[in-house]
Order: sequence, then structure tokens, then C-alpha cells
Amino acid sequence: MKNIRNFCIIAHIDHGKSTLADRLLDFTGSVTDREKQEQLLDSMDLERERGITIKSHAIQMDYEYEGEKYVLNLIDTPGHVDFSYEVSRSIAACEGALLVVDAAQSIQAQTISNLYLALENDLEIIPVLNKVDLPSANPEVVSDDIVDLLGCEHSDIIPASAKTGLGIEEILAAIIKKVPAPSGKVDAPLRALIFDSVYNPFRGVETYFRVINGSIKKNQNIKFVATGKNYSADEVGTLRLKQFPREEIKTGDVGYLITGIKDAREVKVGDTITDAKNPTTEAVAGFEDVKPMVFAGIYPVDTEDYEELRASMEKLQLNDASLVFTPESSAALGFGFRCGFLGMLHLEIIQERLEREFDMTVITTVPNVSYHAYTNRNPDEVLLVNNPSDLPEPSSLNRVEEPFIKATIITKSDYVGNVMSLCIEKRGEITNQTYLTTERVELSFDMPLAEIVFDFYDRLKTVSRGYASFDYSPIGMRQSKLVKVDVLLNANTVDALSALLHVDNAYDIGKKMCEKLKELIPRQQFDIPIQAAIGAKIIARETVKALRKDVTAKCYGGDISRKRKLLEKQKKGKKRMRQVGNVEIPQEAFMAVLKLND
Ligand SMILES: Nc1nc2c(ncn2[C@@H]2O[C@H](COP(=O)(O)OP(=O)(O)OP(=O)(O)O)[C@@H](O)[C@H]2O)c(=O)[nH]1
Repeated sequence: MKNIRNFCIIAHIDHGKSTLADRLLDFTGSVTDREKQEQLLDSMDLERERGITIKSHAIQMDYEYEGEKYVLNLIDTPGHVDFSYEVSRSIAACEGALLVVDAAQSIQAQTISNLYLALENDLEIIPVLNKVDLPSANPEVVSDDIVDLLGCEHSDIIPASAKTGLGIEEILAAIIKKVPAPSGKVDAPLRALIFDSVYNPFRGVETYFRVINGSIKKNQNIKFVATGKNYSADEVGTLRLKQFPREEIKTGDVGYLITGIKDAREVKVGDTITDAKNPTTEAVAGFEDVKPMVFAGIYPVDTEDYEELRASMEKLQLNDASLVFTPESSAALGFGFRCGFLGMLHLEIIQERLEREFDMTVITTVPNVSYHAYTNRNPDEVLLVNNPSDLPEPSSLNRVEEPFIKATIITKSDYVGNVMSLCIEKRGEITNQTYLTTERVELSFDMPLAEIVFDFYDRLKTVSRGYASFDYSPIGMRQSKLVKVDVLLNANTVDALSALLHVDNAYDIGKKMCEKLKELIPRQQFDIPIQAAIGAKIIARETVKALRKDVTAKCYGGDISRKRKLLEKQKKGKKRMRQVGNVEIPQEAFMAVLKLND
């Protein structure tokens, strides 16, 4: 145990975490030339294309230092706020963290939020100043920033370049010298933390764990504490680039477990694995059931594909336990599902996976957060509103609460004014303003989560010219004045376009939605009025003008089979268009409310 080191890399997005991980694998000879690929740890196609780490994994390296052999377990952490719970569990599985800071961009919002997570878990922090090879690097200034943040010495910071390989040896030495060896009880009953799981269609769910006390043996009868289920440990082993089955994984070490579980929902990140007969009395602290934050309807473009969509969603759920869905129906879109996601990125990923892996074309409706509503009849009973149409009628509604977050934004002092105006427009209240240096400011706001869902990231980028980083954490529900704004096309309410909005913004957003829809809905043979309404009251109106009469329409001759072919072709071309009443609505229109300011 004394020669094991468990560590993770924490960094703001794009500061070089994956590149550094690759370099460490290279240097310790953990990858053969043939296996060398860029960003080895990001194995999903989607991850590689987006260049972000979505799912965390772990990898083991051997390294000899001053004549002694060490085992280094690198636990990878996802880099996006949507997955912050997974980050916290990965961090909890380590004793140390490399804090990677880009020498050109300095400390950003996620650097700080991840650092706090690491400090909460008492991790030893090794500051790494990455990308010193860049011409735009500013190592002196950024080092000062790091010293201010951590209260460390300048000499503790390791200048590095994950690109050229500079500093890699020093980083490995620091991991061995500074990160404490694990300190568990070898003889105690098994107690292991699940920090991740991956679905493998052939072998079932692979569970990644860190043994805290005792050991886990092949064929041992084990129990998952939170779910209360028992399994047989069919296979345990260590993770290199491939899996290496072992007889036993001992105290302090990291490994994988295969039990034949076929449903990802049975393996909960943060849960404790223990022995079925001789269980530990103490589960690992910090377990939480992750709750979806953002909800949206997902509908098949072709109503006939509903069953197929259901099958695809069920399969997706087998390997992504954080996806939840229930059937719903919409007057406009027919049968589909109300789905819960961890955040907007998660939503995009699911939509993309449905299309790529399952060949489904789907329509996604305006995302919303989960509200709490209370009726006059039962003012103490919480009604969960995950869909605007579930909001009780105004006359019976006692009050509504919405989820709030603490938003942390780091920006340059030049843009403080812009960022503040944006946050105030988004119903934010400033709670703190700290100058990190003369140039860089950290701002904290209490804000409704719903406002982040609507175009916040893009606006923030624009108003700060890209010099702002952003992170958030939930701080609970607060009462709010919300109304349901409906959209009528050709005098028919399109329920899939309804949104819950704050009273103060409802008129403005209703108007902008009508304008945006006017741009997005193609002209047809007749005028299409677009209206926004609160209850029976119309608050905005636009019209899509009719096309001029198509004189060639009746001239069409030719035989019927050609006509059919043409119709088929048209049908394909119509993908993502939905006929609602007699109006054709393209997919973009359903998301229009997210792009009001484009
Ligand atoms: N010049 C230079 N570029 C680097 C260095 N390290 C990483 N990069 C580049 O910076 C970009 C981001 O690096 P990644 O390793 O993908 O960053 P990351 O932190 O893993 O990003 P996420 O996975 O999205 O959080 C890539 O284009 C890298 O090639 C470095 O030391 N020098």
C-alpha cells in the first residue's frame, strides 16, 4: 500500500488535462506505440469530437522512482458542470490532485470550483503551470495568481508543457513525494467507493471502485449499500489500457468489477461496495442520488416511430443511468417522452446519441427546469412541475418555487459592467465581488437555474468577448412569480412551444418568441398568425405572409410511380418538420426560445 498513489487532474476546460494525462501515460511506458492515439482516455466518439471528457475513467501506471517501484492510479474527472457530482466522487477516491492551470489563461471558474472540491476532500494539491511553450504564456503573472489562490510557494509550482513534454518527470516525482499513500485498514470488512461505471454491451456494467478498507476478491459475495442488492464479483481487475483480471484488489487500490449487471441504474456513483456476509458498518460518506436538472420533451419526427424511440431510450438508459424519462403526449406532437437531464450538455449528448447510435430523428422541445407548485386546496403539498402544461390553473395556484443556483463568474475587470447587466437581466442578485488581481474579478450571483438554460452561456461569451468563465452549484428552491406563456399558430395553441416565464420578462420574451418564430417558420400557401398569450390574453403577434400562388402546381403530368417517388423524396426532405394543424413547423422553432438574441 505504501507504494500506491491515487491522484486526479483538475483543470478548467481546455487547460490541457487530457493532453497531460496522455503525456504521463507515455512517459511511464503505459502505452505502446500502436496504442498511441490522441486523447486516449476519451474513448467515446462523441467525446473525441467535442474534445471534452464526458465520462470519467481510471488508469493505472507503473513507475520506478529512486529505485523503488510505484503504482500510480490516475482517476480522470469529467470537465463540465453537468457532471459535477461525478467529479466530486472521483476526487473522493484520490489522495492528491494535479491542479493544471493554463499559463496564458490563468485561473478560471472551474479551476476554483474543482479546487474547492479537492480541498473539501483533503487532497494534496500539486500546482502545474501548463502550456508554458505558448508564445502568449505569461508564466510570472499566472504563477503569482496561483500563489495567491493556494497560499503555496512559487517553488511548489511545476512549469510544464503537456505538448512538448516539459516538466513531466517533475510532475511524476511530485506525485510520489507529495501525495500521501492510501491509509486504509487491511483487516477491516470490505469498504469500497464506486466512483464511476461504464456500460459494456457484451459484459454488462463495469463498475470502477477504490478500495478503502479490506479487499475485494474474485467470486466474493458483495453488496451495494445504497441499493441494498447482492451480487457475485464475477471478475475484478486493474485498469490499464486494457483490463487485467486479478484474484484480489487490495486496500488503497483502484480497480474494476464485473457482476453481470445489465442495467446502469443498479450501479450508483458514490455508493459503497461491501461484503455481503460481513458488511461494513459505515458507508462511504457523500452518497447522493443525482437528480435531473433540466427537462424537455423528446418526440419522434415520424409519429409511427414512437415504439422504436421508446426501445432506443430504454437502451440508452441502460448505459446512462442519469437519463430519466416518462411517456407524455402533446396535442401538437403526439406521443413522446418527457426526459430529465443533468444539464444542457447532457441533453445535447442524448439527442446526438439517439441520432447516431439509434438512427432516430427526434424533435426536442423547449427545455425547462423542475418547479414546485402548491395549490390553494393543498398549500403544503408539493406538485412537481416538469412540463409547463402541468402547472395548475392560475386560479387554483397558491405559489410556485423555482430552483436557484450560486453562479461564479471570473472575468476581466473591463467586462464587469457587461457581465453584471447580463446577470441582472437574468434575474441574478450579486452576492460577492472579489478582485483576484487588479485585472481579474470573481463575481458571485444568486440566480434562477432556468435563466442559465436560456442562452446564458452564449450571451456571457459575447458580452465578455470570451474572457469570462462560469460555474454554478444549486442552492435550493425559492418562491417566484411565474406565468405560462402559450404560443398560438394559426389560432391553435401549440403546447410544445409553451414556456414558464417570470412575470417581468413574459411580455418581452413572448414578443421576441413571435419574432423568432416568424423567421423560422417557412411561408406556406396562407397567412399564418403567430401569437403569444398568457391565459386568454394575447401579448404579442406576428404574421408569416402567404406565398404567392404556385402556378405550376396543376401543370404536373407524368405517371403515378414517378409522383410517388417524388413524394417519398419529399418526405425524407421534410425530416424534422412537424405538421401542427395545417402549419409546418421546423425543429429549430421548438428551440426558438433558446436563441432569442441571435
Ligand atoms: N501549446 C500547448 N498546447 C497544449 C498544451 N496542453 C494542451 N494543449 C492544447 O490545448 C487544448 C486543450 O487540451 P485538452 O488536453 O483537450 O484540455 P482538457 O483540459 O482535457 O479539456 P477538456 O477535456 O475539454 O476539459 C488542445 O488543443 C491541446 O492540444 C501545452 O502544454 N502547450
